Amino acid sequence: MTEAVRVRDLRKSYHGSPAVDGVDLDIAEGEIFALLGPNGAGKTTTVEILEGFRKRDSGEVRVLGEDPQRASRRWRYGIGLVLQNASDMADMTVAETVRHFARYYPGPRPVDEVIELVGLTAKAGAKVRTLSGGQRRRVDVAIGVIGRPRLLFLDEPTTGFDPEARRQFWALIRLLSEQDGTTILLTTHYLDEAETLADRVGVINAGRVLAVDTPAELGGRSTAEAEVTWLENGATQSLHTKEPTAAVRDIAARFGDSAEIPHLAVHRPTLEDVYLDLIGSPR
Ligand SMILES: Nc1ncnc2c1ncn2[C@@H]1O[C@H](COP(=O)(O)OP(=O)(O)OP(=O)(O)O)[C@@H](O)[C@H]1O
Repeated sequence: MTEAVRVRDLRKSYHGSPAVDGVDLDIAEGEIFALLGPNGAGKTTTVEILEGFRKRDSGEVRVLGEDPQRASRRWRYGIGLVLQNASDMADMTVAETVRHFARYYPGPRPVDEVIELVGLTAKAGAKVRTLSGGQRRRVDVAIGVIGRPRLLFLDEPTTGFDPEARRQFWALIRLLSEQDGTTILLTTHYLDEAETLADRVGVINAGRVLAVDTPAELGGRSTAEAEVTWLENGATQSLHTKEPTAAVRDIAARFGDSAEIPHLAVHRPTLEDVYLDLIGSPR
């Protein structure tokens, strides 16, 4: 596996309080990796160190093979950023804004191609300030990918999006990943976003990584007990089991095989359930 990111025992304190407290992280080239954690967990500090915007106190950091603290200009061309509130070039049109950023890179993508990629062709001549929040975020992504980055950082990319805009945005991120093999490091508070997009997720709390795994496997999710609930004798019944199919078969036999089991539901732990367990929050 070629590594896009390799972090060992990363530490950073602010005024004596550790914000990042011994983080290890490996992200493979081409991977979509989501960093999850509550407010103040240390995600932004970690990501800013990887981006080369913040100095670490100690630890080893390699991003695209270089130390971001001493990285070359060529290294910076390989990094794309979609930060929390970019695109304040509000008086320029979409095309002017993207063209402006294209000039910073030696081999940018064609401006029209990028505008099409983010689905803004019909708005290319519109001033950025006339766009909706979701459309502006697409301008941010266009700016983030204009330089053909090998590694794209997305910081809470869909905050404030309506459900349809979020789905369109997810499709765009998948396209970038599949078409160009772009490595993507995403921070998000939306667990459905992490589940849909990420190959692997890392959960961070109080500056430490608690778990790293695929969304399906995180926290032993795939082998955790399921809860089966149904209505019987006028009351909701429930049982916890690792073999819900066998349990449902037993219940069905009691009701008679062709009868519906009233209010039958099988609940497996969601990503949110295991996330909340990991960070020690009551469900
Ligand atoms: N510039 C700073 N000066 C002092 N303390 C800081 C600074 N930046 C972050 N911190 C502190 O470091 C800790 C980690 O903050 P960080 O922004 O990395 O968390 P986060 O996981 O990104 O949170 P959020 O989900 O709210 O964006 C917090 O306790 C925060 O108050």
